[in-house]
Amino acid sequence: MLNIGVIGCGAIGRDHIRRLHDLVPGAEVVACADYFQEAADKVAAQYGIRAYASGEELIAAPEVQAILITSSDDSHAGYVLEGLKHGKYIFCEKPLALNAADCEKIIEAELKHGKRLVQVGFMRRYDRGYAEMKRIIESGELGAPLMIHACHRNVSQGPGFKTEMGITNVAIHELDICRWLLGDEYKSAQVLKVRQSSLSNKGYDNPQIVLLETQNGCRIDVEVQVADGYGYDIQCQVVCEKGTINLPDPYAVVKRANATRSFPILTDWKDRFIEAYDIEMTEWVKSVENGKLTGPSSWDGYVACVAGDALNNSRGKGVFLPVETIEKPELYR
Ligand SMILES: NC(=O)C1=CN([C@@H]2O[C@H](COP(=O)(O)OP(=O)(O)OC[C@H]3O[C@@H](n4cnc5c(N)ncnc54)[C@H](O)[C@@H]3O)[C@@H](O)[C@H]2O)C=CC1
Ligand SMILES: O=C1[C@H](O)[C@H](O)[C@@H](O)[C@H](O)[C@H]1O
Repeated sequence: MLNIGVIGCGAIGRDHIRRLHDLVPGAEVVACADYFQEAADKVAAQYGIRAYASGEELIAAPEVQAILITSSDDSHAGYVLEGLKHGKYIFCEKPLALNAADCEKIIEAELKHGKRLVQVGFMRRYDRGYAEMKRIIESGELGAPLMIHACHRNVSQGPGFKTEMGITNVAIHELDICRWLLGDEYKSAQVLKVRQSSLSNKGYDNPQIVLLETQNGCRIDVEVQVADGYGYDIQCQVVCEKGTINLPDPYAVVKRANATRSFPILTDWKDRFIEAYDIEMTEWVKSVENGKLTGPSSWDGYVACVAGDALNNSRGKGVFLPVETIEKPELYR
């Protein structure tokens, strides 16, 4: 049984605790912590587990064998580094850090252990639709991939949302999944501002368009809508030499009534990718128990942040900026 401590008892923290408690074989949530003690106390009472006064105390606790970080983006790097200090397995929700420099510190600390301890929460790799898209691309039946057209639309954002989070928090999913689908690396990146939507709360750019070029010459465009007002709508089309592949919409019943055909569009990421989260957590626990992580690594978290830094640095410049990484350590090859 893998004893897990969870830092961050908010939306995804509670959802992961539920799936680890109810669904994932071999997992036991034994502890939680949250910046707001009452949030931790409430989860602790619900599951009969211990609430720690801080993430650091939870990480140091002898009964905690693995850490699940579901706190706010700006706290991830610190907790990952703390977990590495204790030599514990760590699942860190995306993003690994807010910038590439902090990711490099994590890579340096992980390399000292001589084995992978960190997995990053890029859960779209576990979505059956994306997985089938990757299988078709790798089969070669449609020839080489040439372009990706994607969009990532959210209904709304909470308070404190900033323009750069459109990249570091939202589009970071596409920054990971596109290089995974293509088996390619990024060469350059540019973010464009478009006509602003009246639906956005003032104070951040929305929508934005992410443009990427890969080392093999593929071109990627991602529409990032953080307040589309209509639904949580994730689209992805890969254009290949002999055809195209589209991410399927999630299962939905088609209603025919009043001379209209209609089906619902989900509004919450928890529902849209519920199966992917279940598979992701199940595979993570299994890989920890096997002593060999198989999911997205610190390197994947780092590359997404390098591309994210280039995108955020390109804003308002009207040029593509290079996406340049350090040499990939053997541990991640
Ligand atoms: N993989 C995915 O699809 C998703 C990933 N996420 C990521 O998960 C993380 C949490 O997101 P949500 O649950 O939506 O946020 P949330 O705001 O609902 O929950 C965050 C919780 O962490 C706590 N917290 C914040 N800073 C902390 C700190 N320094 N130490 C301990 N606790 C702290 C807050 O009090 C709150 O209870 C974010 O990093 C987000 O990017 C969120 C949604 C989906
Ligand atoms: O990771 C997530 C969710 O998966 C959504 O796709 C994002 O838009 C959200 O803001 C982020 O926290």
